[in-house]
Order: sequence, then structure tokens, then C-alpha cells
Amino acid sequence: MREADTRTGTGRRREAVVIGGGITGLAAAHRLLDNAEAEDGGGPVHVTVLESSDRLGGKLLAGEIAGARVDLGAESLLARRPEAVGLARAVGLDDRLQPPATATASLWTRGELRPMPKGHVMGVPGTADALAGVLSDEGLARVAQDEHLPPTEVGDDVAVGEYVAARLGREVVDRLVEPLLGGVYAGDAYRISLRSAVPQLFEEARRHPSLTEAVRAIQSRAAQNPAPGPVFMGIEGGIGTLPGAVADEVRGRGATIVMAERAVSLGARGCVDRRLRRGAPSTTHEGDSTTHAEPLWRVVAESGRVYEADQVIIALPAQQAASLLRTASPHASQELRAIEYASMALITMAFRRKDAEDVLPRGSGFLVPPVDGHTIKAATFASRKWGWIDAENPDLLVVRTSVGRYGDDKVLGRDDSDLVAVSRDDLREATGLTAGPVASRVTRWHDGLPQYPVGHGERVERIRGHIAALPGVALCGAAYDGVGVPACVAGAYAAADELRGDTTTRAGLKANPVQSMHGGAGE
Ligand SMILES: CC1=C(CCC(=O)O)c2cc3nc(cc4[nH]c(cc5[nH]c(cc1n2)c(C)c5CCC(=O)O)c(CCC(=O)O)c4C)C(CCC(=O)O)=C3C
Repeated sequence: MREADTRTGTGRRREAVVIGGGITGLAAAHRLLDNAEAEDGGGPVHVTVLESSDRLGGKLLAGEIAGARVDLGAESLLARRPEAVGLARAVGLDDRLQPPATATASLWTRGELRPMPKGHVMGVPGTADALAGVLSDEGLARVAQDEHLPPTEVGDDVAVGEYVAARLGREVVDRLVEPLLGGVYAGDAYRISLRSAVPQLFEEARRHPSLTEAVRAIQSRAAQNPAPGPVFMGIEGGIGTLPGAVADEVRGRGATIVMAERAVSLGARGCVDRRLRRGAPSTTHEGDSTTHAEPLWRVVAESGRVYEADQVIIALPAQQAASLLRTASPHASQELRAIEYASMALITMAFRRKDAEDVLPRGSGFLVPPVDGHTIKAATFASRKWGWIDAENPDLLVVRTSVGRYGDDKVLGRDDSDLVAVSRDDLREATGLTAGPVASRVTRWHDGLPQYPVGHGERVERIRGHIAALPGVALCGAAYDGVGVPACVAGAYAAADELRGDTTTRAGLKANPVQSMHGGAGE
């Protein structure tokens, strides 16, 4: 059915193609449809989502172990930003949203599980007070020196590890910052950008001579405006059920989702080349809406099929985006190639509840600093963390561990049985759990987490600059706007809004980056 686009008078509806069926691409499709329904949305649109694999959802994957429903990918949504939870509500999952049953976690440091200290921003403490035991006595004394040291230059950007070590000593980096960044980015604190990964702290660090003072400034601001509600949210059945729910919702509104359809190139038709030569700016603005007599873009798939599009949203990991953009934007392509990823594996194990219940500590799990030489970097007690897993499986206790950090690709090459064995060894050493699991499964996430090293923010700006020269094309995903699910959703919304000439969403994202929500006051 072809509806006339009365607003632009072209007699046809817009064609929008979203490349990538992860949560970012699906959120983009959802937003394109919302925008089209809005009064000034530019008229009817037909949305096509192209997914190269035979599964939607990208890094979100719901699965099963010993009959228990679990997440085998990301398992929690940061709820301090509205976008991810808002999307879940918008697609009818309101009743299934559930905060974690426990908000406490531990740190496996210096031979013992110790409560995760309160009052830090991404592992950076506001005071040495709560760190006894977590750090050595020398480490504690070193933190206290911060207030007396001359200021450290932050410049345009600095590596988190380098800066924190200069102010507070390496122990804070090794035992607090590394394990948290290891969770969020599977990264290396000495490479990750303070500006991109902890922007709030970057801003405050420029304003205060001491870093602990900068942290306390963030904490007192947070204390004055306490954010309502839980920090994290889960979804009954797993956050891996979110992509399917979004897919159903957009299909219900007329979108087409094509599976096993790999987009291999994005080509401009002649008219675009002429427009580009005239120096026409990128995305739409008033009166230059994206509906022209003919679609401007041709997306060619590996199958040979061609998708003509007025608007294209690229919601792909950086390397795939680089390939797709080879001819349309060699400069963007080159910059995208330089974005690196870390790989990780999740080892999910179901224990008999009676074997594990009294042995495992309370709380949601523990983080592991890499300095102590253990293989796992975190353990999550899924049955303790999520009430729905607990309730559905009274005889089981589900635990998952994670392995793999930036630069260490070897660990993913180990056999499943080997990864289960090292996980059990580390769990036994940390908690005393000796019983074997009744079931286990390993999920490898090759190139699962994009890295945000020093200079990443500028690189993304340059990429956006190049993409802006392609009218009707926008880019979003974990590599550009922040690694968490809310960041992916927010980036998708910003991309869809940009295509209708609305840059306020992107501006809002920049002013209030998703990563600034990490840590906070004593959470
Ligand atoms: C992508 C991402 C974000 C960004 C989200 C976004 O920006 O949208 C994030 C945020 C955070 N992660 C945090 C804390 C923890 N993360 C853990 C474990 C893990 N995180 C991971 C990823 C992420 N983590 C991963 C791959 C693991 C490994 C184990 C697994 O995947 O199963 C664990 C141990 C296990 C447990 O207790 O569950 C803890 C305690 C805190 C609070 C810090 C504070 O206290 O201030 C915050 C903001």
C-alpha cells in the first residue's frame, strides 16, 4: 500500500532503512515510526530493518540453563537514564520490569570478599575512610596525599588510570577503578578516556585541585537532587526479551524486518552526488525533508537485493559500519576502522540450591581486580539479583562469571570445559563453593564491548562530521554514544530525530552523557 505524502507532495511515503537489528537498530525503528506519527513528523514512513544474522537483539540474548530462563548477554538496564526503561514500557513490558532484589555487591580483593565500598564515582573514592581492607595501609596513606599534592593537569583528555594514579596512587586504580571499568568496558584503565568514560568526573577534576574533592562535589550535588527509583532495572524473563518485544511492536506498526540480510554497501544515486558537489548540508532541515521524487540511497545486500531509501540509519558495530561506508564516506570508514573492541565470555552455571545457598555470600555478586591474577573478572549471583529467576527456580541457584579483557583474546579460545573449570576454581577460592553445577553453558561475545580510549570523543565527532555530509544518513550504536543499553537507545533516538532536522536529542545527550550516571553518590 502506498500512501501519498501530502506534506511534501511527492505522492509517496518515505522509505527508511535501518541497518542492524540489535537493540539500537530496533529502537531507531521505533523512534522513526513515533516521529512519523507526530504532527510535524514528515508524513508516512515505511521502515525496513536489515539484520545480518538469524537473530535479533545483538548483545541482548535470552536463553535457558537447566530449564531456567536467564540472560546470556547483558542482564541489567541502568535506570538512571529514562530511555531503556522507557522503551520497555512503550512496548508493553511495564508489568515485567523489576529492580534487582539486592543492591549490595562485593569486591574480591587482597584475598577476601569485602563489601564494595560506598561513595565512589567509577571506583574513585571521595575519601579514604571506607577503604580499609580494600587497600593496603600504604595504599590508604597514598589516597590521603591527594589533598596535599599540587594540581595535576587534565588537559583535553587523560587516561582514567594515569590521572587517578597520579592523584591517589596505583592501588586505587588497580583495586577499585580497574574492576569497575573491567565490568563496563572490559577495558584497561590506563587507556580509557576520563572524558568519554566518566565525563562528570572529567569536568569536576578540571575545577578542583584535588580529585577526592572533585568526587565529593559530585556526591554532594547528587545528594541535593536524589534521583528517584532504583539505579538498575531488569525484565522478568531477561532483558534479552526486550528486542523481540520491540520487534513485535514495530512490525505491528507496519515495519518490515528482514533476517539474514547483510547490507554490504551504501550507494548514493546521482542526485546525491550532485547535491554533495553543491555542498548541500547533510541531514534534513525545514523544507528539505528527505522525501524527494526518488529515494536518494541504495542499500545493497549480500543477497543481491537492493533497498532504496530516503533515510538510512546505520546501527552497526564500528567495523561493520566501516565496511558499509567504504565508498559513501571513505573518511568515516577509516576512522571507524580504528575503533577497537574487547571480547568477553560469560559462563553461566546452575547449582543445586542446597549446595550453594548457604555458601555464597549475600548480595548480587562480586567484582575482581585484575592485579590479583585471577581469571574471572566478575561473578553475578543471578538468582539472588533477580527475584524472577529466584521464584521460577526454587531448586537452583544460577551464577554467572565473566572472563576476558581488552587485549586478551586468548581466554576466549579456551574450551568450554576449561572456562567452566577456571570459573569453578575462582568461585571456590573466593566463596568456598565446592559443589559442581548441574548445568553450565558458555557464551562468547567476540568484540562485545567497544573501547573508549583517550581521544575517542574527538574521533566520534570527526565521524559524525563525515556522516553529516551524507543527506538522510545517521549513525548510532554502542561504539559512539556510550556502551550501556540506555546509551544505545538514546543514540538511536538522537539519530532518528536528526533525520527530521531535530538536533535537540543529540544536544541533550551531549550535555548529559549516559556515562555520567556511573557510580554516583554512594550507590
Ligand atoms: C555495560 C555496563 C555498564 C554500563 C551501563 C550503562 O551505562 O548503561 C555497567 C555499569 C555498572 N556496573 C556496576 C556494578 C557492577 N557491575 C558488575 C558486573 C558487570 N558489569 C558489566 C557491564 C556494565 N556495567 C559486565 C559485563 C559485568 C560482568 C558480569 C556480568 O555481566 O554478569 C558487578 C558485579 C556483578 C554483580 O554484582 O552483578 C557490579 C557490582 C555499577 C555500579 C557501580 C557503583 O557501585 O557505583 C554500574 C553503574
